[in-house]
Order: sequence, then C-alpha cells, then structure tokens
Amino acid sequence: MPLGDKPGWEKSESRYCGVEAEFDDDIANLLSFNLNLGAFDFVVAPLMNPTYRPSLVQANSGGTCVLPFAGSDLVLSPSQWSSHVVGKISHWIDLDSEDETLRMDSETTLKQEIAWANHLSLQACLLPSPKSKSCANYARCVNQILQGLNNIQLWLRIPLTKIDDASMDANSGELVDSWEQWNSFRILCEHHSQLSVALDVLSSLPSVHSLGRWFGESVRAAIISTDTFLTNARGYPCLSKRHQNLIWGFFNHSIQVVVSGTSLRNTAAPGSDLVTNHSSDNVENLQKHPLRSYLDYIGYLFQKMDPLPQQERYELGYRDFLQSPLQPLMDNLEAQTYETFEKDSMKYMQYQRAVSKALLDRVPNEEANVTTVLMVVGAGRGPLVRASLQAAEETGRKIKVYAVEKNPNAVVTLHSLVKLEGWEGIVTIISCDMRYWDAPEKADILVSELLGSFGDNELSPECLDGAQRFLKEDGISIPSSYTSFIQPVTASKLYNDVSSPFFFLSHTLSVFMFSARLAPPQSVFEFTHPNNSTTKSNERYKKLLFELPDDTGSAMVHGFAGYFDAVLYKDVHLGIEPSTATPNMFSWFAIFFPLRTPVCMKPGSSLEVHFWRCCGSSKVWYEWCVAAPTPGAMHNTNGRSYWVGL
Ligand SMILES: C[S@@+](CC[C@H](N)C(=O)[O-])C[C@H]1O[C@@H](n2cnc3c(N)ncnc32)[C@H](O)[C@@H]1O
Repeated sequence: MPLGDKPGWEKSESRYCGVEAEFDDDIANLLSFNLNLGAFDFVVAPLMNPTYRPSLVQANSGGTCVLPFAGSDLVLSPSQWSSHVVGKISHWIDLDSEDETLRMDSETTLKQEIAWANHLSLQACLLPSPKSKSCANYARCVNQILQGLNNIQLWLRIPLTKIDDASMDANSGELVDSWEQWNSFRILCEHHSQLSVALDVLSSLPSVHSLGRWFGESVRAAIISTDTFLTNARGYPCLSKRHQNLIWGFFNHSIQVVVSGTSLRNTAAPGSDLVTNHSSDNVENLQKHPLRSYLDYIGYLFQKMDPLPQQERYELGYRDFLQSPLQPLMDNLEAQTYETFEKDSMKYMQYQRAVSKALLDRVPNEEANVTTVLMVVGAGRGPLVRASLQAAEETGRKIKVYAVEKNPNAVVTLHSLVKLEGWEGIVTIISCDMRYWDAPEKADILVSELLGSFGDNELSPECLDGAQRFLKEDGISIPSSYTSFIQPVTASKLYNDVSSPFFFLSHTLSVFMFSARLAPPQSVFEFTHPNNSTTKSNERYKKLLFELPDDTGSAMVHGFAGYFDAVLYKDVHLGIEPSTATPNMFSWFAIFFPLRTPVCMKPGSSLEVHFWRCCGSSKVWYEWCVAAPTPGAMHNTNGRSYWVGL
C-alpha cells in the first residue's frame, strides 16, 4: 500500500516502502508475510540460498552437473515477481578478492543470480557494496552484465558514511569516501543508465554538503536500518531531525525507502518481538509484523510533508524534461505558450509595481494630469499593457500606450483586446519589429519582457538596443538591468538518461529534481538599459572560480545551472536565481549548460570556468569550457549546437 495519497500530492507522487528480508526458501510465504501482515509494498530478498557456492556444487557433483540454486519461478505470479520483489544478490560475493576460488565463485554467482532475476522480470536487483576501494573486477563483471540486460535496474548498495570517519579500506587501510567508491564504479561501467545507487542510511550522517551530492546522483532506494531509529517517549521508533529531513529529501526525489534489520523495540503487538520466524503457525499468534511500527513512522513522515505549493505542483509536469529554449525573436510563439505566460500572475504583479514606482517618480503629484508615453515592446497578447494601465489607475497618472509586437498572430489578439477592454484612444497597436519601427514620438517609459532563463539568452539586449532610439534621453527602461548566474551541478541521472551530452547542448533542462547544487551561484553577464556605453558591444567574457565547501568531499560536475535576476525598477526585481528567486513565479526554469565530459572535483580543488557570449550577424551563442582542475574541451564553438537567431 503506497505511503498515502495526500491532498496536494499527485497520485503518481505516492511513495512506496519496502523491507529487506533474509533468505527464505518459501518466498511466497515471505511475500505474503511482509505485504499482507506488514503492509510493505515490496520485499528486497535473496534469490538464492546464501550457502550456495558454485565450486562446492561442482566438487560434490564431480564437476558434471550444476544443481538447482534457487526455488521455482512458479511459486509467484509474474506480476508478483515484477511488482513486489527486488532481488538481493548474495552478500558474500567479492569479485576483487585475492582468493581466486572466492573470486571465481563470486563471478559465477553474480551472473547466475542476475540471469535468474532477468528471467523473473524483476524490476531491480540490489548489488552488495564493493568490499574494498579497488573494485575494478566487480565493475568489469557488472558492466558485462549490463550490456545484455533487459529492463532490470541494478542498485549498487553504498553506505552513506561520513568522510571524516569514513570506512577504512580493509586491504589498504585508507579512508574511503563511499561517494568516491560509487564514482569509480559508475565510471568503470561507462555511466550506464541501468546502474544506480541504493544508499545505506546509518545512524550518523555526513555533513549537509556531503549528503547534498547524492541528490544529483541516480539514487533509487534508501535502506534505513532499524539501528538508525531512536525511541520516542511512548516507546515507538522515530528518527532524529536530520534523518527526518533526509527522508523528506528522498521523498522529494522519488527515492524509495526500504526498512532493514530487526525490531529493536517492544513496539509491536505482544509477543511480536519474539518473532524471528514467520511461518504460518506463528502468523496466527501475531497481530503485527515486527517492523510495522517502523513502516508506520515512515508513513507518518510522508503524511507530515508539507503539501506542494501551487508553483511546484505546476512544475511537476515538467520535472526533468529537456525542452528546446524558446526563440521568440526568430520564431513566432504559439497561443499555448502565451497562455502559459499569462497564468504567471506574480510576474505581472512585479511589473505593475515597477511601472507604478516609475510613474510616481516621473510625474509629481502636482503634474498628475500630464500624459506619460509608455511603450510596451514585445507586447505579446497584452498582459504588460494591462499591468501598465492598472499601474496608471493605481497611481492616478495618465498614460498613452503603444503596444509593439512583431508576431502578427499575437497582434490579432491585441486588436480584439482593445475593443473588448475599451482601450480605444489609450492603446495603439503597432505590428512591427521594435528594431525597425519608426516611432511617431519618443517614450518616457519602455516596458519589455524579453528575458530568457539566462536573462539575455532570448536577445533582450539586441532588441532593446534597437528600441532605445525611441526612448527619451531621460527615459526609463523596465527592466533597467539583468544579470545571469551559473553554478556547478551534479546531474547524473539526466546525464545517464540522455546518453548523448550533445542532446543537452540544444536543450534547456526544466526543473532540477535530480541535481545537486555544488557551490553558490556566481554572476556572469550583466546588461543595463538604456545602454549608454560607448562600445555598445553585447559580446561578453567572464572567468569564474568555484570552490566546493570543505565538507563536501569529492563531487562530479556534469554542467552548470543557469539563472537570471532582473532589476525591473529600483528595488522591484524579478528572477530565478535561487537565493533571491521571486516566489510563486513559474515562467522560467533553470537553463543547463552541460559538460561533454563530467569533471571530478577533489576536496580543496577549485573549478575554473570560462564563459563567452558571442555575437554574429545572424545569431548569438555562448561558448564555455572548464580550465581547472583539468582542462576540458571548448563547448558550442561557433554556436554549432545551440544558438539564438537574430
Ligand atoms: C516573452 S514574450 C512576452 C510577451 C508578453 N509581454 C508577456 O509578458 O506575456 C516576448 C514577446 O516579444 C515579442 N518580440 C520579441 N522580439 C521582438 C521584437 N524585436 N520586436 C517586437 N516584438 C518582439 C515576441 O513575439 C513575444 O510576443
């Protein structure tokens, strides 16, 4: 039973909770016990007897025949196997052991078990953690298996250890950051999309920054040991605040929770903690599964999560989709796109506030009957015209509006709006590209919204430079400036899913559900309007240095998330840069600048990044590269993958 359908949560957003079980040769009973009595959604269970060793079987049989190593596939229905069982690969396997027999047995067993899981159409198998820092043979073997696998996912079990007291490698005696172990393994497996992580959550947690790295990784499950739980005043299991936040993070990232271990408390029904064996005789004596109170607590945490705010509910439909960025200058936007913009009331409220302030500054009370010429350039279907008229009404100022729009289809709507809203005599519609319009008079205020996720990437600078001819010398531009920002991110799930990073280059990443932000954003390019600089060049170049917080450990950078912040007028701003983002605004998602080859950053190293804004006669584009810690290729040379047409 899913953890609960809550008002505010989409049905697809329900979360599932599994339980880790020991080997039982009666898997039908094991499943019924955990699903029916325990109310868990799935079981992570060994598929083979843990005492099985291929070498022993061969020795005992004279090396001629291989005895059955697992039960029959008929004991469960195909849908039970695929929906309710995750295969747990024998924990004893050690493919990098010095002991050759163990190593060979391990390889045979791993291949047999996964072939069996494949035969059963299981959705996933849990691979045991690598036994030592060096795991090349294990990875080689898994990589071989991955090449011939159907749809099954392989979850590599990785302990969520602190770096400072990270597990000591048994062979080398070195400290192992478990993220590095995962990183080596997935690199050896060529970032295969069917290889992901199952995190073992322990009672002590790494730092927030170190934990944050995992949210950019392809983590499918979080295994929470009963040892991790505390006991509340009433004797029930509960988790520390940090663990609670972590579980909410997992829920938010669609990571399934698995409870593991034995009941450590006297919280179940009388007699239940004596239960180590769940044969049907005992079932009758029990009212509760020994881990039921742990599941109830996980369900309670799910229920306690705040319902999604309206903005996030809207964003759900766009999570981790890659979309081509708009080309509003070169192309004509469609009605549906305008409609989406127009629902974003927060954006227009900010514009209305900015226009009100500008009108009050420009026209003192004693001159309130003087008419201000306001031009909305790139008027679309009119929302900024409406916001400007409302600002005039609110401030008691008189305005005359020109609505300039180059999309002939949107102009049709503008004309009908004039009639519908009674704007005749106040609003003049101009069907023209602002760069070429011969205006009959100059504007006091120029209002525009030509901003992309990265601020200038929809060519606002080029359009407004063209429109500046008809702005009075002392005229006001709303926005008055905008700045782009980038920050390095781990986005491994997306990187894996969209196997070609070249695909990234021409696409915007919607919502960053599966990314981890590794360092605070830094500003890249700024544009100011009116543009009074003497050079008037819109080309830009910026070198940036990012440092990872000390307690992060190593991390993989897959690219850069890009944002903008715009000053509309004085203190009224609009933007998506996370630390100052305008709340409840959904017109823009972050843009993603990928790296063809991800860069691994070691603790203490810094990331040197170079960004260029390049302008040609018919297009504008960005180029970028990483120069340190290791120099990488130049991206998007001459705008070959992503450019915006003038
Ligand atoms: C991002 S939309 C904003 C539309 C509307 N102002 C709103 O907020 O919903 C930008 C609009 O500017 C128009 N546009 C872009 N460049 C233009 C140009 N050079 N001249 C006139 N209109 C332009 C586009 O056709 C589009 O309708």
